[in-house]
Amino acid sequence: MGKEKTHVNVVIIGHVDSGKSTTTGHLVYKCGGIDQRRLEKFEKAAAQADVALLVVSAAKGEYEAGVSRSGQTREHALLAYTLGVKQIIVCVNKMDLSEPPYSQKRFDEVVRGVSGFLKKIGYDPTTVPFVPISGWTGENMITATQKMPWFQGWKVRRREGNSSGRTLLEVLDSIHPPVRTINKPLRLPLQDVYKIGGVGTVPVGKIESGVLKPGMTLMFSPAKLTAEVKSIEMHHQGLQAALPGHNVGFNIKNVAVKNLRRGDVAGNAQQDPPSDVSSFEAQVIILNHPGKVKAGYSPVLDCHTAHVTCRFAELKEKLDRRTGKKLEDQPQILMSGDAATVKLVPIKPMCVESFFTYPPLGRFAARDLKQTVAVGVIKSVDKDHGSKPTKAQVFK
Ligand SMILES: Nc1nc2c(ncn2[C@@H]2O[C@H](COP(=O)(O)OP(=O)(O)OP(=O)(O)O)[C@@H](O)[C@H]2O)c(=O)[nH]1
Repeated sequence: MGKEKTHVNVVIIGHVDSGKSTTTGHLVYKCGGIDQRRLEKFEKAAAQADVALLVVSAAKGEYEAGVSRSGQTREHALLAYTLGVKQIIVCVNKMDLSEPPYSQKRFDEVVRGVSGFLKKIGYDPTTVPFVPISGWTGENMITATQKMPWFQGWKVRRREGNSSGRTLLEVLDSIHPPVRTINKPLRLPLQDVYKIGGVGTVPVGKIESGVLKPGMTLMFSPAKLTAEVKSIEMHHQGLQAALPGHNVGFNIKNVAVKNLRRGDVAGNAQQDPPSDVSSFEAQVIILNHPGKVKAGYSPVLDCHTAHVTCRFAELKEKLDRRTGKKLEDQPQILMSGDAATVKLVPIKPMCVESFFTYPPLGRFAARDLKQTVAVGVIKSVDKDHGSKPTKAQVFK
């Protein structure tokens, strides 16, 4: 991550007050080069991260509260796993507040406990690095501390290669960027759209697959607009080609800012262009719903950068959460802990894809009552071919 041009998107998760902001702030401050946008908190980025950084407090009482049934540590880790974030790093924070300070015994206790529940969720704890740190004093963040001589680094073996490190920065640096799909058609969910004086309309976002080049004709969905790319920028430098993982801004011809918005997806108009969907089928896990979920239930779905209310139009099958085997046809209700195949209908135009074809556009979190009530993976989509795309109108 510290090295230029390696793009790994990190999401910070953990119980309230575990030290997420402090740790992130310290890294950004010390390294200067880390892009704050890529170190976002869970709420904003889950669906797009390559690696989750789980912050667990080692302070007396705080670790116990964080991993208790009502704590957020397990829930966040489960959410990250279900949403496809397969690499996880655990920082055992606030080691300065352990009793006694910088206690190896306390670190070992936290490692044992957290490994246990990560295993239950589905992670292989032998591939998860644990680093004892203090986000507050900076121990083991950037440079190895003298205060914990018992910690000589954490080595893990992964299929993609080994990684090791004594400090959090070293461990982050050794993370392997996911194999991104350059050869696939372009998919670029828009994060924002700006109007820049003297330049024009500039959408920004992260390329999830394919290549973006100046001169290319883009299709935007669900806006159903086509437009030509004039220029591309990343970190204030012009690019002749932008690749998966790149966060870019690009200037397009003849489209007014008001015609595009966050949640729209850009693709190559000539190669499997994106399209909005009239409905889609997904496997969901109900996480946190206090009551019963019935057909008609309509939470907001966060899928890539889109936030759209979607109706559970049909509860098709209830599934065994572990094996995926069918338990019941057309269940009447679903409750927390249940897994099911459901048909979802967005209440306004939305572009999503099956997880199989474009994974980052095929997983979502459903929110209601200010919390994540379900997570899901899209199995198939009904594309809306009803209306033809229009060429962008000229707005001055
Ligand atoms: N002593 C000590 N205090 C810490 C450390 N890390 C964080 N803190 C303190 O713990 C409190 C919470 O830290 P934050 O970084 O705000 O925690 P957070 O996880 O971002 O909190 P939320 O955004 O509320 O979830 C603050 O008062 C920090 O100063 C640490 O390593 N040692």
